[in-house]
Amino acid sequence: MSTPAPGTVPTAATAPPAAALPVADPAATRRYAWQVLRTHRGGVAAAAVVLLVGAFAGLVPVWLIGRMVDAVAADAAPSRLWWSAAALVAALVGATALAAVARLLVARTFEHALADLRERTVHAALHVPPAQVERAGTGDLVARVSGDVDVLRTAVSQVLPAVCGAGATILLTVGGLAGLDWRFAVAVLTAVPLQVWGVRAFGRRAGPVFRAERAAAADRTHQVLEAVTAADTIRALGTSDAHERRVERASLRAVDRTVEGLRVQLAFAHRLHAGELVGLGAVLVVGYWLVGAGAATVGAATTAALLVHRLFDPVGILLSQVDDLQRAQAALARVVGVLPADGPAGDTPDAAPGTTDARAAVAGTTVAGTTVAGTHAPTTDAGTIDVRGVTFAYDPDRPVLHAVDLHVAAGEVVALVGASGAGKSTLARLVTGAVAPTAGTVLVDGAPAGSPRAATAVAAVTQEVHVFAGTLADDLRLARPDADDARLRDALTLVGADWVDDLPEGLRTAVGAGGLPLSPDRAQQVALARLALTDARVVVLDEATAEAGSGAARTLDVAARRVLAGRTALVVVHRLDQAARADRIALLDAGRVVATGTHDELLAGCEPYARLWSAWHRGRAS
Ligand SMILES: Nc1ncnc2c1ncn2[C@@H]1O[C@H](COP(=O)(O)OP(=O)(O)OP(=O)(O)O)[C@@H](O)[C@H]1O
Repeated sequence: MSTPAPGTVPTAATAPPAAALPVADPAATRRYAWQVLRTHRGGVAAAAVVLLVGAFAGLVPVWLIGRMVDAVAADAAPSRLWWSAAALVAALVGATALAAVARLLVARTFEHALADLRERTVHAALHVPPAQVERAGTGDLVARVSGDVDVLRTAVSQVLPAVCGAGATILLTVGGLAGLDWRFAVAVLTAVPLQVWGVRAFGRRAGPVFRAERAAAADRTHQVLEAVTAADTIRALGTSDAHERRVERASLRAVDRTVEGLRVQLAFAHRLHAGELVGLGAVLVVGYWLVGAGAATVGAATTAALLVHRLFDPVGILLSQVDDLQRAQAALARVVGVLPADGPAGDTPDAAPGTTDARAAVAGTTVAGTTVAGTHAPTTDAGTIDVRGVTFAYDPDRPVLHAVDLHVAAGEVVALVGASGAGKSTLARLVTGAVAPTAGTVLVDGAPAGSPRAATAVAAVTQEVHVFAGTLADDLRLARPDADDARLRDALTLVGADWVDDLPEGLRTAVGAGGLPLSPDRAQQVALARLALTDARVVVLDEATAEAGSGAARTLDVAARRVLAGRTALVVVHRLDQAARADRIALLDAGRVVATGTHDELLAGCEPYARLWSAWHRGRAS
């Protein structure tokens, strides 16, 4: 079987345009599979024993048929035939029962391993650094958690039991042939070169082809997800046609890869059938010759022919499932690629998923393109935000932030203002660790943004507020699982969400998908209430714009001020009256911080801010 060289997938021709999430190299994938076998060795051993006994029982009827043929040829007493027939039925029933038990044992053993893998994959998926998911596209992650794990489930429940059973049957059948006469075994082995050739040719091509197929499917999922989740924006921008074309191109790429996979499978099947033809022909010729020479009975030759015929099915199963095993291997490599590096039995929830580089790139401090380990901060940095010389580019050729320096002292509220596209949200995302700087350093609470310590210190409300499906209480408890109802109500009161009393079942009302829909303003209040429940010392607010002067805007302003009390905050300001109330304002222009100061200072001494302020006032008045 071919094994992929590290770093060869996805190829430029087949990969999604984004930088895909890591794929484990063959050695790491094998190590993981080996650890699974060791963890479940009891079940594996029991299944192997039952499989072998079952395969042996399956040989008995064929041997008995040969004896019955000889008995008929020798005009033996009918009672001998009856006894043989009874033994034949008993062996058939026993073999069938044992095969079923073995299948059950294999499936059960590996279903446990799979359940473990699924849990760990979901856990790892939730811990993949956002910056990495951003680069790879959500579709890749979704495809690994769902599609790839499903491929493995099929492999475990169907392919593995079939392959193990077939392997045991082949071994014992060839042994049985040799037991009849070694020349039968040699004859059947003439099929092997053709089949080995088929398997090798398949192995060479199948790995890359199936990995390309999975990568193309991931890209298609990504494009479809993006089109569906951003449907409103796409409609608003009038770019539906362009998006449809992207989805279509991704679908066509996926279809091409699937067809290529089918071609590889068909070529493989042809070579297998050629092997069967040669093997059976050789055994029949040898049988004819041995019987003629008096070296074997007609019964033995019959048994040999039946054994060879019986061999076709398991060989077919074994070889035809090679592609499923290849597919499963490719899926396992993709799943193991996002798992923490401690193997199946370990439990290190915060370990870095995939390559350690992946997390290091986010957790570490990037200096002139070099990633170095983050260091512990002196305690004086507690609750501060420190942005030093940060440059950031979504697209390598087009930086959107240039050498940004900004320090936010503990307990200070700094408002980010600037024209649309100036880079405010991007700077906020760097502080939350959702994206990593291209150059420079972002420290939160003294630790690199995105590192576990910074992630504990910071909490954010972004423009895309999500209401999780479940009761309102469940949603709020995501921020503080041990909070009692009274504490949840306090948080809601703090953000002015008195509407909770009007809900049909109060805190127990189901909200989110499938539940009561919450208006954007209410959803934002819930997000602020979640924030109030956390112990985050540093808060990043990049809320969606509510119309200035509206009741909703006032309520949300008051809620935000209350939640921010006593915390350090970086607030992306969409209404300039919010900025006026901040301790300090940082004015961004085309990715650069061009001025910082209080509202009054900037109004008096910063021309661009004064212009922005009066433009905003004119806009409100009109
Ligand atoms: N995910 C992304 N991928 C590529 N480019 C992006 C992405 N997000 C933002 N940009 C680009 O980066 C630049 C800065 O965007 P950003 O959203 O940070 O600005 P902003 O000041 O917050 O704007 P607004 O007030 O309109 O939200 C813009 O040119 C924007 O088009």
